[in-house]
Amino acid sequence: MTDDNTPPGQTPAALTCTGLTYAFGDGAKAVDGLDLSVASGEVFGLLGPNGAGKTTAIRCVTTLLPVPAGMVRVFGHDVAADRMGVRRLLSYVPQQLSADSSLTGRENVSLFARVFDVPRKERAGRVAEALEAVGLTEAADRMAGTYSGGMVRRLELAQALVSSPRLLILDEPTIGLDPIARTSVWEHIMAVRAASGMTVLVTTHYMDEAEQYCDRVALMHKGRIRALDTPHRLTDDLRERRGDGSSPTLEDVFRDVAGSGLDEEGGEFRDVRRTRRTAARVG
Ligand SMILES: Nc1ncnc2c1ncn2[C@@H]1O[C@H](COP(=O)(O)OP(=O)(O)OP(=O)(O)O)[C@@H](O)[C@H]1O
Repeated sequence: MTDDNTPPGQTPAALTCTGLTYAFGDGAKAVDGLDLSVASGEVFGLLGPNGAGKTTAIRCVTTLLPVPAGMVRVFGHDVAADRMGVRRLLSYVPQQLSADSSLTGRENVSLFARVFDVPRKERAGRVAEALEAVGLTEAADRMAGTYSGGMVRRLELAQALVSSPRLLILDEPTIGLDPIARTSVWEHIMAVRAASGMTVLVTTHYMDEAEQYCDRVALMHKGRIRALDTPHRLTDDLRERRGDGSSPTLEDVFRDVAGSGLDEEGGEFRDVRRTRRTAARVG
């Protein structure tokens, strides 16, 4: 039972944010009136430089932060009013989360199966399925400490998949990985999505990945969405506006909507340091 106005028989949007606003203490608004809707089954990219507000917005969606202003719904469930209902519907792979290096891959995923209350009788099967889905069956009984950066990321993906989420939220899933490992992570995400119809919300700095894998993207800068559409329409629209025969990329679109301050204002040192830490962890 959802608490929105979805007509009977229709699937509600996987996610809607209306006027979502969040500030840390008395500081500037990290998220400033965010409006977006992600359709069920979509792969939606939230793009932006360090400090744009992507992680803060995601933490509000996942109930890790409160929603002080605005409204957030996951499949029609209000995150402020029905936190447990929302948590049952989604899985979240944060940037900082780490698999336990002293456990095997299978033990790491089993741990999540227990945390997510996967019924005991189904547990071994669901763990094996999740490991299979990310291509870690052969390595499942090795210590996670022996895994490469890409394998660790895929293990974290398996941990998130074991609860069969309807909405999978990934914060920078490929940061710090080499191009081959990045492709492998994305191919597994897309295969699971094709098989299950799950919705994926992903943040990334990598515009090329967003262009290739996301159905739609929102370009976020200083807490606000500056543009939202399919990557194709965003680049087409800029090409038409420029009218000079050039073929703009998504990065060009970003520079166009965010203005010239993007390089100087794209994040504080703390943000850069955090990104580097994450990159070092999986690198
Ligand atoms: N715990 C915190 N306390 C105070 N300010 C914070 C905190 N976390 C984030 N911020 C600030 O909120 C703003 C948005 O940060 P956020 O981490 O949401 O951005 P982001 O787009 O996810 O960046 P990144 O790509 O580095 O993860 C930034 O100015 C950041 O410095």
